[in-house]
Amino acid sequence: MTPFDTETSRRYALQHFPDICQPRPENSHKGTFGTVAVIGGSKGMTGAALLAAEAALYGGCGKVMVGLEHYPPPVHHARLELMADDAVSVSAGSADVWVLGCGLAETDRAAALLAPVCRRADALVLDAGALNLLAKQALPLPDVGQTVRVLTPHPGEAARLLKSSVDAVEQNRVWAARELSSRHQAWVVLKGHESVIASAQGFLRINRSGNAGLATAGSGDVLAGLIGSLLAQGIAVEQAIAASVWLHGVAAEWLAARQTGPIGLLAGELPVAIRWLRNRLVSTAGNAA
Ligand SMILES: NC(=O)C1=CN([C@@H]2O[C@H](COP(=O)(O)OP(=O)(O)OC[C@H]3O[C@@H](n4cnc5c(N)ncnc54)[C@H](OP(=O)(O)O)[C@@H]3O)[C@@H](O)[C@H]2O)[C@@H](O)CC1
Ligand SMILES: Nc1ncnc2c1ncn2[C@@H]1O[C@H](COP(=O)(O)OP(=O)(O)O)[C@@H](O)[C@H]1O
Repeated sequence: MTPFDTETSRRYALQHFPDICQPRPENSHKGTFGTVAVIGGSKGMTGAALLAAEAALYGGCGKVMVGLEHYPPPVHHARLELMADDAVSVSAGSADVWVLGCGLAETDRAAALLAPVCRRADALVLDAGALNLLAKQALPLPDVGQTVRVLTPHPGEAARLLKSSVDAVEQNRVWAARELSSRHQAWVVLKGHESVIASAQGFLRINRSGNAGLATAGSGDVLAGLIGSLLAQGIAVEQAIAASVWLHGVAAEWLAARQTGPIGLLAGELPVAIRWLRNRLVSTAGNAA
């Protein structure tokens, strides 16, 4: 397990993700940092969409809307700052980045809900149920026109998309990520230990941060929301995606260093750690190397 070290993290972030280390302009307002809309949360899985939305908020975007297929959720366990409504209403609105699929059952109704959003969105992050609909060819993606399209499959979802097996994906993770990015003309984060990030234009990075504390329900939802958040803030696409994966992993290391993991780490604890890390990076970015 990689131990958390503030100085190593600071140097790494400054080298690879300078945009996330920039202080905010004093005259900024919530519109400066973009709006994320999350659509997901079918019956029994509302927590997934709420986790993604909460991660987007703690990740620093200006406004977060969350549309739940099962609305209202059985227990109101989310942040009051979130603008929560039913999925149909939220999907009719507008947002800078759409995070689709967290906790969404792959039904015809869900496909009908997401298809118009996919057609008109400038920036999309597809996770979980949205990826499974894509695998079933129930979710058409436009050939061109989208500024950013990110797919965040775990090995099971990647296997469905590739019509392959989890073993085959795990045996050649770089190939799987590249193949998916080329087929769908998308950025791909193939999740799991040492997530692989690939783009259709040839970008490739293997992320080394994180620990087995992340092997817990909902941590992937947090990642999807965080990617949406950094994209909405206007951070360069390559940095927004790779930095999200890295920060997500470093947050798990930071929590483990405080004996809040890896055992029993909760996905819902990651957003606060991510917020601390990002503010720490910003406040120490100018320090002499
Ligand atoms: N609080 C909530 O509301 C939560 C709701 N959630 C929502 O639940 C929905 C279903 O999502 P899901 O991922 O649980 O099921 P599914 O897509 O069938 O994947 C299982 C298959 O993938 C494989 N596999 C996965 N990871 C792997 C790895 N690293 N390495 C290797 N294999 C791996 C796995 O392999 P196995 O474990 O069998 O070895 C199995 O074959 C989804 O909408 C999600 O958002 C969750 O986010 C939790 C919190
Ligand atoms: N052993 C591990 N080491 C590092 N990262 C891990 C490990 N296990 C899981 N993760 C990360 O945790 C997240 C799990 O996502 P996912 O499988 O989609 O879970 P969920 O659907 O419950 O949200 C991914 O970002 C993955 O890379």
